Amino acid sequence: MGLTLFDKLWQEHLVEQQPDGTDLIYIDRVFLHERTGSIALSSLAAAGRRVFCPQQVFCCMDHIVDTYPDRSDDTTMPSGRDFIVATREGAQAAGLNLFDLDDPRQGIVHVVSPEQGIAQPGLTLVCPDSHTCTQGALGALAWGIGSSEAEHALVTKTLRVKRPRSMRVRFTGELQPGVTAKDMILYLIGRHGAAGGSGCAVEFSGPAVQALDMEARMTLCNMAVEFSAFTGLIAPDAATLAYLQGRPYAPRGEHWTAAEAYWRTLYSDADAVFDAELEVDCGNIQPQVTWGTSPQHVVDVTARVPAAVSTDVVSTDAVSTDAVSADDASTDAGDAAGRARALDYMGLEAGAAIAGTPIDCAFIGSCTNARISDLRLAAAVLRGRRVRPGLRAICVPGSMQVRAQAEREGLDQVFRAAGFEWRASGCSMCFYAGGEHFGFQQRVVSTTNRNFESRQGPQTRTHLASPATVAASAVTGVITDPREMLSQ
Ligand SMILES: CC(C)[C@H](C(=O)O)[C@@H](O)C(=O)O
Ligand code: SF4
Repeated sequence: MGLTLFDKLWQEHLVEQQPDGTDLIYIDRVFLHERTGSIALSSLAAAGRRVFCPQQVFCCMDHIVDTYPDRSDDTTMPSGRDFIVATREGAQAAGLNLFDLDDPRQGIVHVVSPEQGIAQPGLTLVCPDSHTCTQGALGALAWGIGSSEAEHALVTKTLRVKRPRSMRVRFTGELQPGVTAKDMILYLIGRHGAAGGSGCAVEFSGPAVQALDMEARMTLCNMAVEFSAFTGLIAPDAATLAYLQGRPYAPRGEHWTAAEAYWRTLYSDADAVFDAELEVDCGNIQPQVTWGTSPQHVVDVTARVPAAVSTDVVSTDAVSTDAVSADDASTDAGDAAGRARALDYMGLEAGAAIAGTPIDCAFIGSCTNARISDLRLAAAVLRGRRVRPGLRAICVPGSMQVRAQAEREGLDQVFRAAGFEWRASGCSMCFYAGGEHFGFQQRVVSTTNRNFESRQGPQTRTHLASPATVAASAVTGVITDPREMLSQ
């Protein structure tokens, strides 16, 4: 029987099977950020333990950093300085790679890693952060861990892990103009539930995935964790190789040739069997926008807010449902009580059109949608237009490299002229706990990945959408289908 891509990656890194049923997996690279990494580093230092292979450990400053461009205060959070200082000092003492606040490579960990060529096909890569799955877009086995697991990985270069099940999601057909990878993943979660990929390593494949550029693939994999997956991954192909070649940490010369030969073996064999398979026809996907407080609370931007009692979670196109069931999804945020509470929290009426809902703020940022292609897409909508007066609009590039590239292309001028704040890089308004936030109950259309209660500030009402939808909504001041503005 053939092997899946996931089987190949797992097998390659399996050190031994443990008596308790877990597997000991070799870890190639560890990423840390100041919010959780500082805790791991301080705890290791207190226990007198050493990082085993410092050159394979990379530290970012992103979660609680000041994103006002002058960076006058390092952090916007009163207790933030301690995290930053602990990470800086811990990284320097252990000889780790550090992308500090004044480094031109600084940015959000899951943006920086692929950008620098650190995430590569065939590697295992972990970080105490749930969106590490983003990096599976390059064909790496990358997943989020806790900070005590991070300590274990730092000291031993291994981790004990329960082997996840495997799932394949095939995206067929073609995306319509104005529909993006963000819409693909929101649509998938809307149809199969926020628990739809529970416990699975989910391989995204099919012609519509192959047609995505690398940054769009990262957006798709980023939200695998919102699908409750162990991780998301995409088989490396010519686009992956072209993206990686020449990046600072990518192999060179004969090392590249050897790596490429291995990378070309990383795909699911034709006769590989998955524990579960889903198929999605991209021709059906419209721009998506969430209406509630779970990523599965999502509708077409042209649709109405659903009634609390109905459920739009289905599992009908699952070929095999060993690992998935509609019940899994409908027991959590999909249930009637959850939906009613979400409607109430969001201040929305069932049956009302979602388009036309007035918003207070627009946010373009995060590891989901703040790479250069996302900024270009938003700028294509904003060029020659202005943000609706009174609305607060913010653009926070995913890294300082993205910011610099955008400035070379004059995109910052487009954002500024439209009335957007143009920031330095960090997690910023993706994450209330980072110190910056929107106001009480403000309604935000956002390119981020989580719309939980109070995610972006006190009782904020977050609507997740693509950069095009966020930009179009910023212009009109109401939730807006971006397609008309994109075609003009
Ligand atoms: C702070 C960190 C642990 C957290 C995560 O793991 O995802 C954050 O990045 C988030 O997006 O909520
Ligand atoms: S941008 Fe948001 S989702 Fe991504 S790592 Fe930062 S806080 Fe988490």
